[in-house]
Amino acid sequence: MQAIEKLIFQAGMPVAALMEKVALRITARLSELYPAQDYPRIGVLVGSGHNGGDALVVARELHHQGRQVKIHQVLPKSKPLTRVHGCYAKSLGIPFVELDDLADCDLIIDGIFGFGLERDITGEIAIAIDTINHWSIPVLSIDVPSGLHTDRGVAMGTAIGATHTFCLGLWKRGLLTESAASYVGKLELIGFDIPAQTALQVLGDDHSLWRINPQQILRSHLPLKRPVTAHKYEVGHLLLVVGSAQYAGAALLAAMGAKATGVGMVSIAVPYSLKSLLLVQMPDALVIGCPETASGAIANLPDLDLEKYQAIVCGCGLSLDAAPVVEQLVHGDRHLVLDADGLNAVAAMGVEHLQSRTGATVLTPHWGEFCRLFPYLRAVERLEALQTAVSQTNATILLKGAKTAIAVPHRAMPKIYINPESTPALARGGSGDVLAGMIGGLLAQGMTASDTAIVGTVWQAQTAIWLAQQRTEMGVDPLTLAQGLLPFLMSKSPL
Ligand SMILES: NC(=O)C1=CN([C@@H]2O[C@H](COP(=O)(O)OP(=O)(O)OC[C@H]3O[C@@H](n4cnc5c(N)ncnc54)[C@H](O)[C@@H]3O)[C@@H](O)[C@H]2O)[C@H](O)CC1
Ligand SMILES: [K+]
Repeated sequence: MQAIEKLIFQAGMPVAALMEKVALRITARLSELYPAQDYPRIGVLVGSGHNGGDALVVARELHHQGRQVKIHQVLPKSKPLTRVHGCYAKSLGIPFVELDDLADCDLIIDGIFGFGLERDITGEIAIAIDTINHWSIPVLSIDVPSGLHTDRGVAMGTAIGATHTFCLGLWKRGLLTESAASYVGKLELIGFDIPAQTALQVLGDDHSLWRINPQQILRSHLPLKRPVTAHKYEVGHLLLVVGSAQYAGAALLAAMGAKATGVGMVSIAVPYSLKSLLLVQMPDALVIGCPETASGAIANLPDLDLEKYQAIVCGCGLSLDAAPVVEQLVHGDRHLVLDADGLNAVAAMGVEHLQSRTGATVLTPHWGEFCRLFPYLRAVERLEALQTAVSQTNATILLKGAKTAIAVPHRAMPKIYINPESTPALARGGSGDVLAGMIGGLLAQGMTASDTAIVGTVWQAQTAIWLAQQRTEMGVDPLTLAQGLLPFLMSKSPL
């Protein structure tokens, strides 16, 4: 952003004009979210840089709207532009007060630091931030919650816990990380017409971090269209290699996730003792009873012609005793989704075996499974670790979490897509089995590996959010989730 701003200023845009433009847009959006009649008293925290400058312009504009505005200057010295905005605010009679005088405000605007934060916050400022975090007043942070590292999304000493963060211009990587989730609150982008060629000049088209637009993804990918002449084998044939005596339900949940995608045929390879259970629950699936180990895991696949399957999902409920089966599939050429114990088996084999796969590979780990696969990346910042892992395996990796990140192979630098919206309702055993089945079903119907990971993630998250609204976050068990996937789509698409 600093490089982009420099080019904009060099091209003739006055710094003060850009600050004015940005701050007026912040004020307009703020007024929609926090209308004057409900939020008449505004407290504005002002730092010494241009983040503070933005905040002072917003303070002036809210004052002209007739709101009661009070300003707390957090740092004595200021950059010239920030200083003159401060003088003008004073000339308008806007009071400059101590921090505690903001405790009766209806809304706090955080303009202490933006991307200019250089070191850990200590002393007075840290105390001020911790004090505000203990108030129960909504906080709107300008650009970045003050104290959050712009790229890594970690608190530098301490950081504002924002209700809303208005990110300016382009998304800052740090706002989209897992660690930032508890600081940023609701995220919005406030654009200010950065010329595309300027962004391209600085970022190049290998701009690697994208924030998914869930509605756009659902609208453009679902429901899947089928050719009118379709017959069952033309709409994909998916093989699930799943389940064990210990985890029978996972096989069923994965199959239900697959079924919701409309895939033409689902074959389910399970230990022989689970065959009748699956047949009863999934009469439309081809259930293959496999020889099983003493512990009730799949010992080996009967001689299946793997060529007839467009995609294979391996791992849900598999247990580690089925590792030889995972090895067989990894060394095969089919498109492969690896989840749960399928991932743990690859961790034992060594991830280098994935690099030479000819079929597409989609890994769906949570952070613990990711660290078992890539132990040497455990201490690396997640998004960076994710990009490294994709470069080394050439796999699409869906890293599940509060903010699921999907990294896909891309010539210069793997691209990362962040799912911005989810719900804690998904944090329960079985959600991952349903997701793996969904991704396999989409993959078997010809969707690209990266699209299946993005569409599967968004579809599952949006369905869970929709169900949580009806049944609370406690009511979104995996079975309900799997059964809710299609009704959710029906609720979205006009009949
Ligand atoms: N393109 C955009 O995103 C736009 C951004 N604008 C706003 O400008 C800020 C960036 O401004 P800058 O002055 O570079 O940085 P800050 O406002 O974050 O100020 C940092 C300020 O604070 C001092 N400082 C840094 N760390 C510490 C610390 N730990 N303790 C004390 N003081 C510290 C540092 O010396 C600076 O003086 C951006 O976020 C936007 O809000 C433009 O106005 C519009 C376009
Ligand atoms: K800020």
